[in-house]
Amino acid sequence: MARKKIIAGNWKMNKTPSEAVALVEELKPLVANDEVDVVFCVPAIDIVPVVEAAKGTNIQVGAENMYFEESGAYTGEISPNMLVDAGVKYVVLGHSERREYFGETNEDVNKKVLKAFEHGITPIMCCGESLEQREQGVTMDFIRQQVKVGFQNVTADQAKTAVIAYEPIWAIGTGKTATTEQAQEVCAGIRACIAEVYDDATAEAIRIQYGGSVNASTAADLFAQADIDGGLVGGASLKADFGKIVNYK
Ligand SMILES: O=C[C@H](O)COP(=O)(O)O
Repeated sequence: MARKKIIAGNWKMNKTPSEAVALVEELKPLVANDEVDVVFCVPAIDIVPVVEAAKGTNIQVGAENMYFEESGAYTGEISPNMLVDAGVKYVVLGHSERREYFGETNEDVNKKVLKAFEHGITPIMCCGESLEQREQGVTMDFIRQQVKVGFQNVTADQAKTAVIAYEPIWAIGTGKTATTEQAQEVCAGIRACIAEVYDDATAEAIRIQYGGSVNASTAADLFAQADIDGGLVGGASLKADFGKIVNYK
């Protein structure tokens, strides 16, 4: 069965609640395409108003992070229950910015992935190499480790519903999109890793996105690749261009 493409915007630390609602209103008609899954991953404070503004549309709402405990003395963190209650369906986990600036390890990401599944939230688990790692020829070793540890104790049935976003760090926010060949090669490598850890059926079902300077002119070629099931879009998800990306065909 063909995998449904999933095109997600990651707003990062942009848009106040009122700006967020205005952006949803602007994008609503532009992203109305039921052939793909459309997800807006937004800052925690924007979740409630964005869920409200997106009611009755095809837009699904995601969070950009989540803590792995249920509740308690974790000042500043957001629990899985809070996200579920607010209407969140997806959560971006292990983004390279969280790994770099907030010290998230593969083990932390794994705890979050397991917790998201426990609460019925679909994780979009990010992985990707630095420029240095690419130049050293260790890209796939590094990513395989991120995927294997990130998915530890995740069942095959859970993994089938998950999303992995391949985001080469050197392509994020730099305007340097990976070539379609580079992106396809790594996404195929991730799928092979999933087949090794689980089985072919799981590898066939899991959705793998590409992220890193995706824009309206690169989306079609990237999303046409055999192992690329959509994109995780940063900068271009904050403007009307996102409509063109969603309607890439
Ligand atoms: O999560 C999204 C990525 O970090 C890509 O960001 P970008 O499209 O601005 O390069």
